[in-house]
Amino acid sequence: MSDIEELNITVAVRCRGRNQKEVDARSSVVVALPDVTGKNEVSINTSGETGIAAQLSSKIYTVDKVFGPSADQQLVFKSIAEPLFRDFIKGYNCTVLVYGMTSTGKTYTMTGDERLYDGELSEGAGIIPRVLFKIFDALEDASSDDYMIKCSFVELYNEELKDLLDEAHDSNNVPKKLRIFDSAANTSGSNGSRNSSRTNSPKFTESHFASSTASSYSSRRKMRMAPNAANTLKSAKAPIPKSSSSTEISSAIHIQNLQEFHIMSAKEGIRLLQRGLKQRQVASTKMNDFSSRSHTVFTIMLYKKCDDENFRVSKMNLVDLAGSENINRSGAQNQRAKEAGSINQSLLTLGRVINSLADKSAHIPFRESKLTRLLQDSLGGNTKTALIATISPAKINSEETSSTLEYASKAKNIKNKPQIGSFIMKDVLVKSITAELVKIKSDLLSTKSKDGVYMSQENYKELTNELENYKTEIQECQRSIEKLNTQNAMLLKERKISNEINESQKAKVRNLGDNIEYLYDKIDRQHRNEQELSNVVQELMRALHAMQKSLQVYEDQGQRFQTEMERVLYENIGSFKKSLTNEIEKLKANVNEDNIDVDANINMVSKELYRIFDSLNSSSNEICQKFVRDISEQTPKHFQGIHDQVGNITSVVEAYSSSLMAHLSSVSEEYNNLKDYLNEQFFKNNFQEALDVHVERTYHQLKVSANSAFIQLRETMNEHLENNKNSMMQSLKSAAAEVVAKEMGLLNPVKQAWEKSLENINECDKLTNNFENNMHSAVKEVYGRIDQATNSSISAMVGVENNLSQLKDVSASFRNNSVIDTNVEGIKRKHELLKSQLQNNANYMQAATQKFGEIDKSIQDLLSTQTIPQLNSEERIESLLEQLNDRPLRPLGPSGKTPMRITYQVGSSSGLMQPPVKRSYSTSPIKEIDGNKRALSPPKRRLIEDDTSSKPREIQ
Ligand SMILES: Nc1ncnc2c1ncn2[C@@H]1O[C@H](COP(=O)(O)OP(=O)(O)OP(=O)(O)O)[C@@H](O)[C@H]1O
Repeated sequence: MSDIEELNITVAVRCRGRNQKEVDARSSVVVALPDVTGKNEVSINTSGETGIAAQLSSKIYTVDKVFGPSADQQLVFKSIAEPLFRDFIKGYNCTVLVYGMTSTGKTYTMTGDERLYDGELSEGAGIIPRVLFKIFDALEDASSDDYMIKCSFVELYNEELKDLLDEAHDSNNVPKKLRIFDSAANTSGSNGSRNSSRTNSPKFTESHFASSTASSYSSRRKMRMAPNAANTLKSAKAPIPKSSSSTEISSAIHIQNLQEFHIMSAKEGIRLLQRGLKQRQVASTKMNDFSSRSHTVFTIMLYKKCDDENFRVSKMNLVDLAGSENINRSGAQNQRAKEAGSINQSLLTLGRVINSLADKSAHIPFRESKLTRLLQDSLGGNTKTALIATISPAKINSEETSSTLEYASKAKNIKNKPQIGSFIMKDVLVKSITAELVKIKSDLLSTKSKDGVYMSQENYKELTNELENYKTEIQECQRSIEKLNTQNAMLLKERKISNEINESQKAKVRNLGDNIEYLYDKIDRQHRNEQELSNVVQELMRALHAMQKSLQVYEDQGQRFQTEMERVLYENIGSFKKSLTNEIEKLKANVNEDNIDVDANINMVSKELYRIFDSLNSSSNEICQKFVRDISEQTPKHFQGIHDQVGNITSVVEAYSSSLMAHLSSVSEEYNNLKDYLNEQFFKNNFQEALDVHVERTYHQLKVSANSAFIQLRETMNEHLENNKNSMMQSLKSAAAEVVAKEMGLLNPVKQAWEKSLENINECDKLTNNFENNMHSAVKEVYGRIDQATNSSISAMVGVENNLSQLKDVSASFRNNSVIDTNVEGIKRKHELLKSQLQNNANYMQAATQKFGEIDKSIQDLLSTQTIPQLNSEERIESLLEQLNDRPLRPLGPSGKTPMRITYQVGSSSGLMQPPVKRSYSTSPIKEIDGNKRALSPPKRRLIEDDTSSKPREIQ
């Protein structure tokens, strides 16, 4: 449907010349427009100004066409009606409307001079006679079998429809009442919205006609059935050429009992038009201003063959509206005026419809008047429409003229979606015509043969039977209505109860929603707890780092202590070595002296040794005690801090764990409650039970009322009620199933989300358990490490204490060292030995001196007795020395090979101390020269280390 082109309504303005009344009133011309046609603008000056000022204050309206006083009927027809007429021949539904205040030329434009002059139309002929002639001209070449034309003429006055072609008006019979029905397509959406039926295809399918044809002609009484039934038959009834009970004004509207007349020529059409106008004239003479307050619609229906089987149906509605001044009058009229027909509801509504369509409102009030219902398809529908606004040029009508022009320019904005009309099958058309012909012939024969009888007995009987049938049907209908009313009341009650159930279910769903909100809240709280827990874990990690740092500090302190111990030991040992060396040097020096106090020296050395060891001992003691004191002071603090932190963390973890468990258990409980409810109660028992109860109650009530009302038809009614029960059960069940399906459809995503959240909670629970286990093991590990660190610290302290005791032992061993004493004693003995050797040497030297005297003496003797080269005393001494030097030197000491060796041992094998180092010092051998004992070379001191792992160091 979206590809259907939208087309604006064609709007034209036609202005007549001033009439006699206006001339007599000397009312000036206030409308400016071309005399014949031309510019599409109309301006009106209502200010009373003249000249240029008048032009400036004029209001201009732009339309599609403007016709001035000199525009003749032919021009208007050609410009406005003929284009639509061509579309009508093609198959489009078309409408031409004339609108304007009274006496402005609406009827003149639409009908004009309808009389025939020598079978021809006059110049003054309006649109309707011209269309009637034009249509047969257009179909001139076509075979008479290929088309059929029918006409209807309806008048709307005071919201009452009247068939102007009904012969009953002439014979003083009561004419059939015309009624408007919406077509089936429009019934469902006939709320006045322009979207309701505009896009419905007007095409009738073969099957549609095939199904309705048989029933439509089998019995005429069916035409008087209920509106809906009549509507379903409308398309089949449309082709009835004469005395048809119904027709269509638009594809969505159906007028029951409106007669359509088949015409074979333009003259027949003109005769029908004249008959209708005559009928209108009668009414007009009875009532003042009648013609200006009534609307007429002359409809031409064209059935044109489009193939062997089908005829295309198109319509042309030619509408002459009531005087537009009635719109303004209407608002001020009272009830009496309304009763008199002064208020033109239809015209009033037409104005509102035009406004609503122009403003593109959502609601178009088509249904508020019969006129707008009839024109529904012509305004904003599938019809091609043209509006001719007729105006007066005179100043005395300027207000009405302005109003008409306003409406015309508004109507210009209305868009239609024109569509080709519907089809009808040829067989249907032929059958309907044949049936009607048979009936007409029968009536004609009866009329000719019997005076006063206007129809055959057969037809009369048929009509009498029909009348009886109608009566029975009416009674049945009344009973049906009563029954339907009762059922309706029951259903309303049911609906009320269902609504209550629905409300309670909604409340339950709301409750569930609240529960879900509550659980989401809990989950949020749990998330917050997890966040706190993660903060606690970070705290714990920081505490562990601090503890590791503390352990590192202990290790560093231990390392420093060891280094300090080593330093002290080596420093003390170095100073000891130094002093010992000095003492040895002194000793050596003293050895060369005669009166040497060895005991004193030895004692001094011994004392010095004791002092050194004492100081070493005390400093070691001090350092150890300080270290132990530090450790003893710091360790409990550190461990207390760590213990406190771990305790805090443990309590936080336990609190979190218990709160988490409480949350999870409450969540779990809520979930179980919800699950139980969903599984056992939600939409399970209560709804079905309630439905059953209602159905049973309804059934019971229906049964009781049926029994009392229709005792004679009990069996039938029971069967009917059983059927109703089943169908009602079925429908209620399906409704309930649909409700349940919809509810479940709504609930399922929520349930899935809920289950998903439960899974997440379970996952979270699992993670929390894992985390708790990990925490426990981590804390356990931390405790283990603390214990380990404590143990290692304790063992380190024990080691330190051991070392201290060992140091004490070493000190004591130094004090009680028999080796030293032995050595001292050995030194003493050696000193004694040396002393004696020195004595001996002295003696020997003395003896040698004596011998020197003897030798000197013998030399002098020799010199005195022998001639030998003269030598001075010095040379002699040199020679003697050479002699002496030729003798082997005697080693020092009693054994002649005793290098002096001092051995001492330091350190212990404890973990913190270095492995024991054995150090040996040796002295060089001493040579005797010229009787003096002196070292041949400066004494060399070497450190001989047994320790292969450490670098040898020379100690000065
Ligand atoms: N364009 C015109 N040229 C010549 N005469 C005209 C023209 N328009 C209207 N008239 C004449 O004016 C008179 C009133 O016209 P008409 O009856 O058509 O008005 P109306 O709008 O239909 O009035 P009402 O609403 O009362 O029916 C008629 O005598 C008609 O001949």
